[in-house]
Amino acid sequence: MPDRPPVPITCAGLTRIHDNGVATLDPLDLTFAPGRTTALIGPSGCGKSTLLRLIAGLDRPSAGEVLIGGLPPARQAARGAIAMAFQDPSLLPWLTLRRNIALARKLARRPADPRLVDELIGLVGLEGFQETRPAALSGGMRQRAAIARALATRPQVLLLDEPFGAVDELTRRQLARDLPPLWHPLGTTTLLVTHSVDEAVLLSDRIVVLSPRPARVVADLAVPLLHPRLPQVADTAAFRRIAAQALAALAQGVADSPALAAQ
Ligand SMILES: Nc1ncnc2c1ncn2[C@@H]1O[C@H](COP(=O)(O)OP(=O)(O)OP(=O)(O)O)[C@@H](O)[C@H]1O
Repeated sequence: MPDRPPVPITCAGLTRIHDNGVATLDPLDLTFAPGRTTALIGPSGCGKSTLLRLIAGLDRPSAGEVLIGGLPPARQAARGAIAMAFQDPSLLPWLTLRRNIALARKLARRPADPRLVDELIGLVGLEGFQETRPAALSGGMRQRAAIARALATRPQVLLLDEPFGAVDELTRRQLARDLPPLWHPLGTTTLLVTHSVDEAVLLSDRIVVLSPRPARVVADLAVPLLHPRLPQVADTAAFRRIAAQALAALAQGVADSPALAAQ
C-alpha cells in the first residue's frame, strides 16, 4: 500500500533556453496523472532529458513552471519524494552496492530497511554482488543498481532516463516484466524516457511523442493494456497497433520539423 499519496506533475508553459541560445522546449504544457507511467519518446536531442531534469529540480526553466503535487520540484526533492535513474548512474565509488542503495534511503529521509535493499538487489539480478564496489560492476550492472537505488526510496515520483541503455536484450525484457509491479502498488508517478517504442508500449499507460527540438507534443497515446504485462503481450495486435501509431507520430514530427525541412 502507498505510504505517501500519489501526486500529479504539471508542466505549464515550460521552456528551457540554454546559455548558448539553444531552445529545447516549445513551450510545453503537460500534466502527468498521479500513479500513472508515461513514456516520453522523441528524436535524439529534442529535449527529453532537459524535461526530466526540470521535473527533478536539477535545472530551472527559462519560463513556465513545474509543480509536483502543487509544490516546486526542489521542495519535493528535499523531502525525498523524487527518485531518478539516469543513463549514467552516479554510484559512490567507495561504497559497496548494498551501502549505495541503503544511502539513498537515508538521503531520502526514509528509515533503514536492509530487507528491502537486499530484495531490490535480487530483483534487478545483482544477487551476490551486495558487497561489490561500482568499479567492479559492468555498465549494465551499474544501471540496474541505479534502478534498485531509485526504487529503494519508495518515491512518489520516479524519473527514468533510458535506464536500460546498457543492459542486454534478455535482461531488459526481464526488467520490463519485473520492475513495474514494484512501483504500481506504490502509486508512483513514473516518467520513462526511452528510444525503444516497444519498451514504451510495454511499460507505460501513456506515450507522449515529442518532435525534434524545440520539443512539442506530436501525439499523446493511451496504452490501454492490462497490467501486469508479460513480454508475450508484444505479439498481440493491440500492442503492435499502438507501437505503429507511436512510430508514425515520431516520423511525422520529424517530417513537420521546420529546422529539418530547412536543411
Ligand atoms: N547544459 C547545456 N548547455 C547547452 N545546450 C544544452 C545543455 N543541455 C542540453 N543542451 C542541448 O539541448 C538539446 C536537448 O538536449 P537533451 O539532452 O534534453 O536531449 P534528449 O532528447 O534527451 O537527447 P537524447 O535522446 O540524445 O539523450 C540538445 O541540443 C543539447 O545539445
